[in-house]
Amino acid sequence: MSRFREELWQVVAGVYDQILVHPFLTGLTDGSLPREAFRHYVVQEAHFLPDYARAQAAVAARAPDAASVRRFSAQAARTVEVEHGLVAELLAAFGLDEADARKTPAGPTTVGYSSYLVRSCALGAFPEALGALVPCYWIYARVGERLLERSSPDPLYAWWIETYGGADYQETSAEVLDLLDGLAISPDERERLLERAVMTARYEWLFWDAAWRREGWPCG
Ligand SMILES: Cc1ncc(C[n+]2csc(CCO)c2C)c(N)n1
Repeated sequence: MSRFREELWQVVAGVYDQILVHPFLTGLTDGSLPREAFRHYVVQEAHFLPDYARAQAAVAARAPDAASVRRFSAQAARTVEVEHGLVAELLAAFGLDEADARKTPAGPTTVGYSSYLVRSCALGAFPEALGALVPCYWIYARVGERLLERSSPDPLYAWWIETYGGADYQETSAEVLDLLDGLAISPDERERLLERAVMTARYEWLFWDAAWRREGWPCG
């Protein structure tokens, strides 16, 4: 029998294919992505990742066994480190720090995506919460792996690609996939999990697209 991760990939594969051909992603590898689009992305990441850590902590709180509580708590802590490490360094490449990033409000897509994740993880049952989180890890891991084949002539973009294509991040993603494969769930829970996974994949596409469009609030 195939592992659950394969079943999950079947429902997100279509969106993943759309992500790979998005001009933000093709622009990273050929170096044509305008720096302002990347800067927009990094500033939104500075808003997004603290909420992502909250979502992970909420999953840890509703995890069914001690090993999963430990894993998600550790990953929540790790996300905060990524926020203070990778994102801070990317911001610095634009002469910005976290306080500067906070002066730009989180955009509609960032607010929508992070609110959806926190809600799914804080209010949903464990399988549903996992369904919302898994594609965040896995899509980035697969995007990183794929983009690494070509890397980028732009050193900043090449560094970003190496971070997500590199062994450390691949391992983080693999941990969560192992957990997914070990899950004992009912058909109803499975369906809800897969629904969440598709929604997350859509938001992943949208997050890159928002940076590409330099999305902001059209009012106020
Ligand atoms: C919009 C968006 N989606 C996913 C990631 C990938 N990511 C970076 S850290 C982390 C958690 C690991 O503990 C995850 C999933 C991202 N950076 N930005």
